[in-house]
Amino acid sequence: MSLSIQNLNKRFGTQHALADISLTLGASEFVCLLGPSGCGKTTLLRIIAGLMQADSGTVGLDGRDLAALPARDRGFGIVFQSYSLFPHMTAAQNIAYGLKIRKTAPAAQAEAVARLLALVRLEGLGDRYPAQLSGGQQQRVAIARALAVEPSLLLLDEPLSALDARVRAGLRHELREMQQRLGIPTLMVTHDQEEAMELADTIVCMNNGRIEQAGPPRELYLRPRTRFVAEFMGHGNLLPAIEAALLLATAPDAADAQPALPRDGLLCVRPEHLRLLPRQGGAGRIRAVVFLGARQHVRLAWRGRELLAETDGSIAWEAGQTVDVALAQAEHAWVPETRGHA
Ligand SMILES: Nc1ncnc2c1ncn2[C@@H]1O[C@H](COP(=O)(O)OP(=O)(O)OP(=O)(O)O)[C@@H](O)[C@H]1O
Repeated sequence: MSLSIQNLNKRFGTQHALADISLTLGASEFVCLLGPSGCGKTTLLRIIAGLMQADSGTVGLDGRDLAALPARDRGFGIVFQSYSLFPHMTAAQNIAYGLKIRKTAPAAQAEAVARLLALVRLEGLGDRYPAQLSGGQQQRVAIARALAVEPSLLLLDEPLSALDARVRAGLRHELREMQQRLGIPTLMVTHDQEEAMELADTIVCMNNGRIEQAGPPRELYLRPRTRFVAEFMGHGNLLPAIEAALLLATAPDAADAQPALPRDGLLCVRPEHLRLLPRQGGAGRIRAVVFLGARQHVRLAWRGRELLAETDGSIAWEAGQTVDVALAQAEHAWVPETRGHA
């Protein structure tokens, strides 16, 4: 199965909700659409699902244009943020719903429901109504219901965001395991960068209706191509060329010829790539320390700029201490100064 989206555009009045979006999703791939509120993620998902029409562009499945195919005939499984279960049906009846519509034989329905209840770890709870289940359990039922029809594509719209942090982290992990085991190509909308990093093979980072960058999580984190991606994928210390040169001089391969610094552009240094060395009269002064156990976040003033460093928990840094600031690795990304598509 491969999904291919070509040059999709969608306007709401003067709002360009999707501007020339193209992307592909391959067999067994988990793709996360990541971006801030209003960037067009849900609009894109709804168009793929067939719940909304694009103004122009195509959505194709294995080379077949889906434009004329209504949502119910696309064979996709969809899970929304709100649990959207049928309240008057039990968990088992919710899961069996799509199979009943397809007139699957009752014995096969019962077999599928039992298998899916086990898959989402709800054995024994099939007779409960949604109101008798926790939020996390309801969302498991919604996932099982989406999987029951053996979809060719799973579409998830912020399925975990209504859950509390612990339930969310657990279900996130299970969702990834389940997706890998079943090998169902999956497209998930999220505005949570950590969630996208944990789940996705490919992150599609969106801003203002456009794709800023698409690639594996590591690539977007370490090689952001725009300032927007650098800032959205986690804290980035963004340094103009003159200050960057001072830090680059401390990089592990500084003795080798450094490539010429770009005249404009910002060096993106992730907090864990900064190394602090205690030294009286050093150029950095520690402003604040947040101890997180295995890690700690150290805010420091350095040459008139605030930097965030992340170190392991072994050294007890203290506010007021002066330090030298160095780079822990040689390679860092340069991004344009502009914020991307404003
Ligand atoms: N039916 C609609 N009518 C008018 N404008 C809409 C409609 N649906 C979405 N929009 C606008 O299109 C833009 C993209 O919306 P969309 O819901 O796709 O964003 P999103 O990235 O999913 O945001 P969120 O994370 O808040 O759900 C927003 O500016 C939104 O206000």
